[in-house]
Amino acid sequence: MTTENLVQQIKLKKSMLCVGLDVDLEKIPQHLLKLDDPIFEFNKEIIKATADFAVAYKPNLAFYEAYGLKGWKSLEKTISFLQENYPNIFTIADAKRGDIGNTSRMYAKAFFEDLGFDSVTVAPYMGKDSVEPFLEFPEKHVIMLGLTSNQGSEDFQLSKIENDTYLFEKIMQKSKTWNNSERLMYVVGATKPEYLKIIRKHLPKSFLLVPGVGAQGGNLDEVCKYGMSDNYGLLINSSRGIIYKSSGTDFAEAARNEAKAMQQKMEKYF
Ligand SMILES: O=C(O)c1cc(=O)[nH]c(=O)n1[C@@H]1O[C@H](COP(=O)(O)O)[C@@H](O)[C@H]1O
Repeated sequence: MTTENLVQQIKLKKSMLCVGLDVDLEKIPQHLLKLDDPIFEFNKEIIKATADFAVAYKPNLAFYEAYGLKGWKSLEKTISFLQENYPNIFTIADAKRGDIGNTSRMYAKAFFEDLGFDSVTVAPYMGKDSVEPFLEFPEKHVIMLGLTSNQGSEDFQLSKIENDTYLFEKIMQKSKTWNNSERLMYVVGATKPEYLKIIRKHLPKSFLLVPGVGAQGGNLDEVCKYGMSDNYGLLINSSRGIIYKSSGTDFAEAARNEAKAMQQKMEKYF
């Protein structure tokens, strides 16, 4: 999907909501466990219930890989379901990959060619030649870890380096010089809205994937206030806060209500 298409969808739905499909068999309603593929059935119901209010879905690969081949099959079925029924929705493989060039290219083929995701999350630690192979695929996007939502982001990302800048700033600045960097997006945790102003100085137009509202306590209003750009520029993710709103038979309806409530909060900023 092109960035223009994504912006169009955001405008149309007045939403920057990304629903995280982090499916844990211990947390989903127990009646689903009797079915053939509980993960896919859960995702299907969640997607159908929330798609009016969401512009993106983000399955985190860990939650599928943990179940081996079966989990991978559920992921394949989920992405196919999205592509067939909601072709205008942006899809994110939250896989946090990145390796030497020829290995990165194979990761990119897996997520972009085989599974057909629109984007993949990538760790920037190995630098330019580990990220550029992902950017060789037309209309596909790389979402690079910038300033993450977890406490450990203080260990490296928030270390001060030359000229009193943070390491995460250097990564953002440097990455803008890479080939096809117009298709780079960045992860910025909702738990650190105070850094959004600095980030927008470096990246006035880039899309930011912002996880950390909901279960991690990030503030949606602050994210919108400091993070939005001229072309909206945000995908705000909530996983547990939406998909596990209820563990009963009303789980899909509860997820829909929560997605709607989040969209209504965002709508104020359009
Ligand atoms: O790349 C991510 O999506 C990510 C980066 C980050 O800094 N923090 C973060 O929470 N995430 C992911 O975003 C999702 C957040 O889930 P909830 O806390 O349940 O909303 C999980 O899939 C995390 O792995």
